[in-house]
Amino acid sequence: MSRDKPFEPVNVYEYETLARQKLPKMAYDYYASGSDDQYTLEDNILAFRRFRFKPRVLVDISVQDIATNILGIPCSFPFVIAPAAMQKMAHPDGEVAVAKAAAASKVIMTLSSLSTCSIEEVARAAPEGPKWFQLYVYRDREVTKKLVERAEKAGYCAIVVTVDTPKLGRREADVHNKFELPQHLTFANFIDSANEDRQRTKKVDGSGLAAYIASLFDPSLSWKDISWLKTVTKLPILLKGVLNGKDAELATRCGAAGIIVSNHGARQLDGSPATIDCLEAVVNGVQGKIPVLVDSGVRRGTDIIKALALGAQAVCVGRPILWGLAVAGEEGVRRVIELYRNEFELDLGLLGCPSLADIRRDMIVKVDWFINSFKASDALHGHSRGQEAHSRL
Ligand SMILES: Cc1cc2nc3c(=O)[nH]c(=O)nc-3n(C[C@H](O)[C@H](O)[C@H](O)COP(=O)(O)O)c2cc1C
Ligand SMILES: CC(C)CC(=O)C(=O)O
Repeated sequence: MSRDKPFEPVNVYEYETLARQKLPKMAYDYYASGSDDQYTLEDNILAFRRFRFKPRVLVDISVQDIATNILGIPCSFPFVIAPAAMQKMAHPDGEVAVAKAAAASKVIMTLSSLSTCSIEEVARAAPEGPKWFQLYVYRDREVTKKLVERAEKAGYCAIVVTVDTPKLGRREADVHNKFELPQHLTFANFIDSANEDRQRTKKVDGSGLAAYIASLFDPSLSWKDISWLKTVTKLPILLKGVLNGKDAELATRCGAAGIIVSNHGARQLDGSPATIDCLEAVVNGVQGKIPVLVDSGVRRGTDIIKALALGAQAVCVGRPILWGLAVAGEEGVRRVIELYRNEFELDLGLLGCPSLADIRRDMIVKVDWFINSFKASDALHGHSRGQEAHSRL
């Protein structure tokens, strides 16, 4: 490799490869892992590849419009940054860098309850950027209520309640590594908390995060709590982690403003379906009443198109943002978003769609056979084609 010209990744798998080289093992493993045997982790990638396109030709695509509007927020394309905890493990600027990159790219950033920069710090760093706040419901409802009130006051535009984590899925690497938040970091939203236990994980024999969640998150969370949340805030409430058409109906009835179809990046129930495979059932369940977004395994512009063809209004992306952050901070996150944007625009043009409104269900087809020459498991573990190319340089 030429010494004066750093390797420039051309896809998000290559960002993962570089991030893995930079990050301490405990941090990389935490970010990358799925739960148990990681079947769903692999399927999240493979399921997108089972959908193929039926492009139209001789369509004038010389002018393309990929901008959209999500719950009243203008966005440069249908892309949202998913909440991910503890981003200072990837880069010292953590969530502040991600928020600045999101604002510069005109996409929504979702801040995790378990961020390492506080709600207010992130809001101050990127006041003009649209932000959502992801809520984990603590057993102590006063703590929960205070988080929501702080987010509303700081200008976040929506609350994203995660509904698939009554307990933490078992990520075996975290158990082996005895995962804990590095000593110099804290869960920044709880820095003034009366209970110091909320501020960090404890050293335990196993995953410190699983222990934290078991003691503090509320496993009794149910539909009535969503009604309670609606009394606490005027902000729209999205439910993140819905996979089932019946739950989509219930969400609509209980006043949710939107749904994020998610299997939590395959970190909760292993054996959950890939989200692209249950998206249509959820879209049918809401009967057009509220927007549906989808995450888990979105790695290419083509994946975004497939999600939109199946009825999603936008996609959310988790790990690739962390890889960009680890590789080059705010700039790295901007470059990752730009990769998605450029791929999306190019692929949309190649499909024969000048705008989002031209994407139709009959432009994709699902194949039930699938010869996978490029193993997703390799990509997931940082052995992508990109890495091969990189190691040859
Ligand atoms: C390291 C990491 C931390 C996460 N932290 C949160 C979190 O705090 N709250 C939450 O609702 N989801 C969390 N998620 C799930 C993501 O929001 C999202 O659903 C998932 O990452 C999407 O899949 P992808 O990584 O394949 O894009 C986390 C995911 C990862 C990988
Ligand atoms: C603190 C955790 C619950 C964050 C999370 O959602 C995850 O690690 O998947």
